Amino acid sequence: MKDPVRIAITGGAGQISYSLIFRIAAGDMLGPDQPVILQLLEIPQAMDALNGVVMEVNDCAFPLVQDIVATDDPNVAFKDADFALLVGARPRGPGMERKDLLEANAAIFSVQGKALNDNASRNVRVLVVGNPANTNALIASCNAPDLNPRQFTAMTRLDHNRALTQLAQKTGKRVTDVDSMIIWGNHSATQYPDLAHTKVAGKPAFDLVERDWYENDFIPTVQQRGAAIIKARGASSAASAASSAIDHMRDWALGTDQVVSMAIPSDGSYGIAEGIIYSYPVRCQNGDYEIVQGLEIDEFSRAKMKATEDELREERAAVEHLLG
Ligand SMILES: NC(=O)c1ccc[n+]([C@@H]2O[C@H](COP(=O)([O-])OP(=O)(O)OC[C@H]3O[C@@H](n4cnc5c(N)ncnc54)[C@H](O)[C@@H]3O)[C@@H](O)[C@H]2O)c1
Ligand SMILES: O=C(O)C[C@H](O)C(=O)O
Repeated sequence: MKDPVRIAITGGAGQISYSLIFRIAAGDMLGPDQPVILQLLEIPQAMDALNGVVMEVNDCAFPLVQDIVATDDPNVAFKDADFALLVGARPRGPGMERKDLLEANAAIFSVQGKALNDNASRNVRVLVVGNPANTNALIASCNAPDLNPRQFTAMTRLDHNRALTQLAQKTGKRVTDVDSMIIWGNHSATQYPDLAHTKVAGKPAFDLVERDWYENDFIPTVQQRGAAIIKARGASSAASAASSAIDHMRDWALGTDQVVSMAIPSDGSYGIAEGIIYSYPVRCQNGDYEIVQGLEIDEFSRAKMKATEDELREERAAVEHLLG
């Protein structure tokens, strides 16, 4: 049996965690031979609810779970953490944009960035799910100067997965037939789901779908999917968010042959401002990720990539006081 790894999850009593924790405990993230120690963080008012979740995890008798820590202290939750999934944050309601949460949620990520810096494993992999995820990841990273900024990522895998299914359904194929889907930029309504490099069963996506569908149906559907779910469910996506968080961490840690989308610190690739947490197409191998380079970018794509970059630059400017 392998040594256990420590997985910190914030917002442990929330909606997303109610799916996420159980799937991680079942081995969906790191495989059926990887024991885990779950380190769950909540605010003091939610500790009763978190203890209820812990009781349920115990009641599942998951073979891989070696220990569970439930705490309201980030220093305890992040102690020696190998993985940190930062989910705990306020969700938006109907009529709000995700960036409207910036003020309410930003302080959480400066505190947690410091706690990760002081306590986590030096190789910790951090995924920010709490919105606005890209800029929250930037805040956490800037407050963790002893960790490499590349260790801080934000989730656009849900957008990526949404786009896979939209295209597969439109073309009458399966999601596994779709190759090189790309989400550029922010996890927000300005994100750019790009089909210019995507293939379906070996054929360019643009040979299979009309331009009108791409521009006026596919792109807005993916951009607005979060809001559509809030309208339909009366609450933001939860099980699909948890599933995508698992995909993101699994591929980062264990690798994948697929091109996947991850929001990562920009190194200036494709002319994007350095430092902002921007979603790129990446390949994951050997526990690391690399941006897919050399893609041709036409004028339509360039304008969309710039619009979402501009929004991230504005978000960064709005939280400058928290960036250390
Ligand atoms: N990136 C994505 O694709 C994506 C997808 C879905 C949801 N989200 C975001 O994820 C976040 C969580 O969503 P949810 O539906 O689980 O919300 P929720 O309200 O059900 O749960 C959030 C939990 O976080 C806890 N929390 C708040 N502040 C905390 C702190 N400082 N430390 C630890 N825990 C804290 C709350 O007590 C609550 O239990 C929201 O911001 C939502 O918008 C992101
Ligand atoms: O849209 C939201 O606010 C929740 C989440 O970010 C989503 O994309 O479903």
